[in-house]
Amino acid sequence: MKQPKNQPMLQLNDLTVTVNNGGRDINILNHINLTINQGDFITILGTNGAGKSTLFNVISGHLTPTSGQILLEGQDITKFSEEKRAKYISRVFQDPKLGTAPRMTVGENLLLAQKRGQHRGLGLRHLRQRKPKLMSELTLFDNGMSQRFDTATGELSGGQRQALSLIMAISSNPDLLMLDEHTAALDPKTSTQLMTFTNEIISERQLTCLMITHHLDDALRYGNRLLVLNAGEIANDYSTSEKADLTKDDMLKFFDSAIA
Ligand SMILES: Nc1ncnc2c1ncn2[C@@H]1O[C@H](COP(=O)(O)OP(=O)(O)OP(=O)(O)O)[C@@H](O)[C@H]1O
Repeated sequence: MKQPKNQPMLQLNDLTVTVNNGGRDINILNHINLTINQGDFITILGTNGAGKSTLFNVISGHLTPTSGQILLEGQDITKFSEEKRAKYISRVFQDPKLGTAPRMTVGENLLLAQKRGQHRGLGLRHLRQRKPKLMSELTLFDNGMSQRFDTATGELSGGQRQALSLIMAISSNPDLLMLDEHTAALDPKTSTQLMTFTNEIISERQLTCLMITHHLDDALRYGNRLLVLNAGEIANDYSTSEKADLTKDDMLKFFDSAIA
């Protein structure tokens, strides 16, 4: 069950990731403390190497933290495997190839996403039974994908594939959606369309979302909070009102002085 709005959805307590680089230990995430509330849509900015992907890897379970604790709806998930967390946490990557299985059709990919964490019901019969529901999901974003239900996803355009990845990520109604520069590999028009759709669906379904982006405009325009990472630490956590007062110039000044 989801937390009521504004209640903690995800808590990171003193989270550190240490790596050994040339005989020297470095904290690539350095004692991160963060509370993400139900319904938060948080955009994340940071220089290359600031630790954004590492943060996502630790939350998703792809990487084990050296120390610290991760709580999802109050439950300690620090030791949960990536597979176990996938029931609650969805992620969309920058590379359109990473979100879908290329030899499987659009319909099969979507069915698989909806059955995440379950072992049965992936056969053709289920696909036929679920087709109307799956089609209704596909038409949420009308970029021609609904006409390609039986097409292998490897034959789709990058934009279609990325839209499918997003629809798959939200179709299991995740507690947390993580978008890792999910529009960065697309042309400007397709990228804008997908970002507009992303914002609409997050607000309509009141999803809790973290979105890494290098687009200052998107980071400022979307979401109710803005996190700025620098050298493995949260340099700033801007609230809705603080974010409203920020300008692109403020952010550019920050990037000029950032260390990472
Ligand atoms: N497994 C690892 N071993 C050693 N160093 C690592 C490892 N993973 C990441 N790093 C280093 O940690 C730092 C943070 O990397 P990370 O990929 O999280 O940054 P990022 O903010 O996502 O950058 P970008 O914007 O370029 O994607 C970088 O300096 C990177 O080289």
